Amino acid sequence: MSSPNTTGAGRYTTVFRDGLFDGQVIVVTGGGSGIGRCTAHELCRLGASVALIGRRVERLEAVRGELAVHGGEASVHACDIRDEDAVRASVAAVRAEHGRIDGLVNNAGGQFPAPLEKISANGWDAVVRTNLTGGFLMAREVYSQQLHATGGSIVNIIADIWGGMPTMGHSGAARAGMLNLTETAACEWAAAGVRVNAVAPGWIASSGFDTYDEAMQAELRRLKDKVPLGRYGTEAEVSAAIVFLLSPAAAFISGSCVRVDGAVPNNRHTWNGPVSTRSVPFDGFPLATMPTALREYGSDDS
Ligand SMILES: CCCCC/C=C/C(=O)SCCNC(=O)CCNC(=O)[C@H](O)C(C)(C)COP(=O)(O)OP(=O)(O)OC[C@H]1O[C@@H](n2cnc3c(N)ncnc32)[C@H](O)[C@@H]1OP(=O)(O)O
Ligand SMILES: NC(=O)C1=CN([C@@H]2O[C@H](COP(=O)(O)OP(=O)(O)OC[C@H]3O[C@@H](n4cnc5c(N)ncnc54)[C@H](OP(=O)(O)O)[C@@H]3O)[C@@H](O)[C@H]2O)C=CC1
Repeated sequence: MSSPNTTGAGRYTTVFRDGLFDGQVIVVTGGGSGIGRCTAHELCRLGASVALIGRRVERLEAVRGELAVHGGEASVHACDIRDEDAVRASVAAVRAEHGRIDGLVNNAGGQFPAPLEKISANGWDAVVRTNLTGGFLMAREVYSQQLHATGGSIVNIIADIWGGMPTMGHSGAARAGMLNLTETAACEWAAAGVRVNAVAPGWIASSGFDTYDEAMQAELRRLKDKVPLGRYGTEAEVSAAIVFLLSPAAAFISGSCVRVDGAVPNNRHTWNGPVSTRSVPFDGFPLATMPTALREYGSDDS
């Protein structure tokens, strides 16, 4: 990394050196908003062409327009990453349009807040397919159609899954699965010169926050004060971690996860979720039963 690179009025400000991704083609899922959009801007600023994938084509087109203002080249591919045929076709379209793929940012994702007992099987599937199956399909297709032959790098965006995630159990489970998938793919695909890593954002002030209702927004305001670094993260701070992992600076890093969370998992008592933390009435301390239990196992009364 060099000193902050701010040349060019209105262009993306990056700490990485000019031309770091010259000639490369990087696929960014969820590239029409938030962290994905920011990452697309930074990669284009560094010389890459990007392929933007998401469901809503108008958002992807808007980002393509922004990038073009500063000479960035992007293609747009409307695709629900849960749809296997659509993923296969989109990856093929990227190769047809750009001629190659060098990297994948598996960023598309999301969920709805709900306690476990209120999640239907269909709701569970919708979230798990969005945050685990879709990421798998994208990685498999990018690997099978391109990276197995040329090498490259994959970065999977997960979340702060180090602990329970009340009201986001479906997403937490899916993203924990994505971390393990990252570790497995890093082993299986290393021989092909493919590195696979994860980035785990904590609470990042992005367009993703806009999808939550007022109760959740209130909870987010409360949580901010409990982040050891004292604030939300920014989209750019997540993008920088993604770019680092894609870059040659991370040539010996695979199967790892970079947390971008202001140290929240080190302060885990902060997360209670927007649920009651009131103690359930309780009329005895379990130690009182221990001697009986120990006798049952034959350890103290022989
Ligand atoms: C580890 C936790 C991470 C913590 C921090 C994370 C922050 C962020 O992720 S910020 C980014 C947030 N952005 C989003 O979440 C936007 C993307 N979300 C979505 O697109 C959707 O919420 C979806 C993918 C989860 C569902 O999309 P879709 O397949 O279109 O869903 P359907 O409307 O078809 O419904 C399917 C199924 O799910 C049930 N459902 C949907 N919303 C809710 C809800 N609010 N509460 C309860 N259930 C819900 C819906 O009812 C359907 O089930 P059935 O009714 O049984 O058919
Ligand atoms: N912001 C935060 O605090 C955190 C975010 N994350 C994760 O980081 C990633 C980016 O989030 P952020 O930028 O904040 O939120 P956004 O909601 O802005 O971004 C999510 C993107 O994913 C796309 N997407 C969602 N579902 C699908 C799908 N089935 N197929 C294709 N594209 C899809 C959306 O586009 P479209 O709807 O048009 O398809 C959207 O562009 C997400 O995975 C998010 O869950 C994780 C932890 C914290």
